[in-house]
Amino acid sequence: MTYALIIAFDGPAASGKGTLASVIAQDYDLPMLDTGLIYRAVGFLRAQRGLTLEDVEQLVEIARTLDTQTLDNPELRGREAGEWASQVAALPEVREALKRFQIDFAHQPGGAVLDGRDIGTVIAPDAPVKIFVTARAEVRAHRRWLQLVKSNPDLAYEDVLADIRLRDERDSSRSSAPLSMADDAVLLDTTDLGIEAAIEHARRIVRDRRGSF
Ligand SMILES: Nc1ncnc2c1ncn2[C@@H]1O[C@H](COP(=O)(O)OP(=O)(O)O)[C@@H](O)[C@H]1O
Ligand SMILES: Nc1ccn([C@@H]2O[C@H](COP(=O)(O)OP(=O)(O)O)[C@@H](O)[C@H]2O)c(=O)n1
Repeated sequence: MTYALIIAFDGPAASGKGTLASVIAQDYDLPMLDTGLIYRAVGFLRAQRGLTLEDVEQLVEIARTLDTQTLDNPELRGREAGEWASQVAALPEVREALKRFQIDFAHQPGGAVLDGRDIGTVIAPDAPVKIFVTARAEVRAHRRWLQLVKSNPDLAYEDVLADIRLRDERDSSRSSAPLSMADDAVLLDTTDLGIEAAIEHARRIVRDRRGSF
């Protein structure tokens, strides 16, 4: 049987998981899926269509028929889309409708790299490499503020910190697939690590974990 290298990155907002996942995907020439974008797309369409979180049937339909070709829409990376994503992501029916696509992506022949909140716990509990990326909320908020302020010069750091705290709380306390570290994941705290140092740590973790299978 061919050995499939599935690498799971999970962690809270702006911890650096997407940055690390894309470097590792390049290193190993693996396809990568940013699963946050899928939830962002569903949240974005909910807002655009004027639906509420009670319109579960329509939200499930949006999730079921999501066109993944639309995930490169830059609006999905905005501040509101992150909040809308976290709201729809708390609905078990929406999560269920998005599950099969993510499981199939993770388990394609040859392997894949995915980043999100529940990759190591729900989507690919069998992944041989799991990294839980985190950092102090203030540090994450500063990183996210630096990103967002480019297109929104009036944005206050305090507002981004409040967003991040709200999202951390909602993502960690929801009943369905809450943000949590898998028992067999390796913790990578990037609070005091620059991007290059974080990449070096992630590369070492992948090498070590891969070697033990
Ligand atoms: N270790 C780090 N030190 C400083 N900035 C970082 C670090 N890791 C990522 N960043 C920056 O922080 C922002 C959020 O990173 P990203 O990888 O998108 O986080 P996530 O996918 O966890 O939301 C990006 O602008 C990225 O360049
Ligand atoms: N696998 C995933 C990925 C994202 N999400 C939700 O989607 C939101 C946006 O995810 P994201 O990864 O794009 O967010 P950032 O970490 O980039 O800020 C999160 O706050 C979660 O509520 C999830 O529930 N499960």
